[in-house]
Amino acid sequence: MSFRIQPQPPARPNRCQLFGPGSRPAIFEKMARSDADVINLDLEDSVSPDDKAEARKNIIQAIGDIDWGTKHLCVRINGLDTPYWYRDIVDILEQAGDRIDQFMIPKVGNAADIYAVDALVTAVEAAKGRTKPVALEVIIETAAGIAHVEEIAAASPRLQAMSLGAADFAASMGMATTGIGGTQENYYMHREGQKYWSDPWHWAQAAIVAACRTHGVLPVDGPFGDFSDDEGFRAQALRSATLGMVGKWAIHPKQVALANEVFTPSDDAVREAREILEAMEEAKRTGQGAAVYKGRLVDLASIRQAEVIVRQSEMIAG
Ligand SMILES: CC(C)(COP(=O)(O)OP(=O)(O)OC[C@H]1O[C@@H](n2cnc3c(N)ncnc32)[C@H](O)[C@@H]1OP(=O)(O)O)[C@@H](O)C(=O)NCCC(=O)NCCSC(=O)C[C@H](O)C(=O)O
Ligand SMILES: [Mg+2]
Repeated sequence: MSFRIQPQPPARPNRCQLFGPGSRPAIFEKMARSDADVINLDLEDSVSPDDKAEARKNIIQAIGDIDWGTKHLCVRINGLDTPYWYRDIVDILEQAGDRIDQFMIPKVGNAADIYAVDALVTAVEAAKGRTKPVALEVIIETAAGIAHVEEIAAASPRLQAMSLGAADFAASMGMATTGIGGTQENYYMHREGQKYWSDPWHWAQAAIVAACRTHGVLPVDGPFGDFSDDEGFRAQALRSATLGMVGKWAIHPKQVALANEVFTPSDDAVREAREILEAMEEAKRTGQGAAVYKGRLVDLASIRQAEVIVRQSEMIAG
């Protein structure tokens, strides 16, 4: 093990990120009243080019006017390959109040992309005398993004979270699908007349989790497009949580409760984690480094595993 201690990510709940187009201000109040931990007001792909300027104005007004409670309030800016992104940042930081917490940068390809946004944000904050630094989150949704995922995770102390954007990721990778997350019909193993579906998003998610955990960033699963498929959403979210992700996007309000349920450790899981910690305390008292809990081995690594669950549950409880 490296002598460097693995950094902890920001200690705030990030179980669900609810998205809404900046060009649809009628839903902003509903987003604020939802149970999502994070709100993503979108200026990017859910807003058509003709509506970009109006959407920016809507968001600037809503940041100040709406009571967002304790939600982590984020604006997704346009990509760095567009003529919109710098104005998204400049206008919001010059004209909106301090309530904004974070900018989300889509389609990041390397650490220099974060550096560019960080430099602009830093300059405007200094010029306007803003005292609350705005955090950043990124979406890994291109081949370049996943190829450079670790340098991206390390790119800025402002970086708090990183998501997998399954739709753009599939497009950039040339994947033969129009599905956004979830099971893909043609991604299966075949044996003795049976199909066994596999998970084409798994390797990218695992790479994101490893990069995030190395650098103290929150790993998040992105959108699940078919919002009529609750079981599909739940299965995808459970796989992500099992891999180490802390939350998932909702592209429709009905997905918020599903995400919150999956990414909140259950009472049973927390009880078991506490029992493991107690079993190891007892083992320590008798000079043992390992013990048996419910017929299985627990040792010092089990303490670290159990602490993940207890810490997550305590952080969510506030
Ligand atoms: C998907 C939607 C367009 C659906 O909207 P709508 O047709 O209005 O849905 P419903 O009629 O079922 O709505 C029921 C009620 O909920 C309210 N509503 C709808 N959407 C939201 C929302 N996002 N937040 C809060 N409340 C919402 C409706 O007003 C109805 O209310 P009521 O009448 O009072 O009952 C729409 O949900 C939507 O626009 N979703 C977000 C789309 C979005 O932001 N997309 C961008 C993120 S995904 C992405 O970019 C891909 C990613 O980058 C990648 O590459 O993978
Ligand atoms: Mg995208």
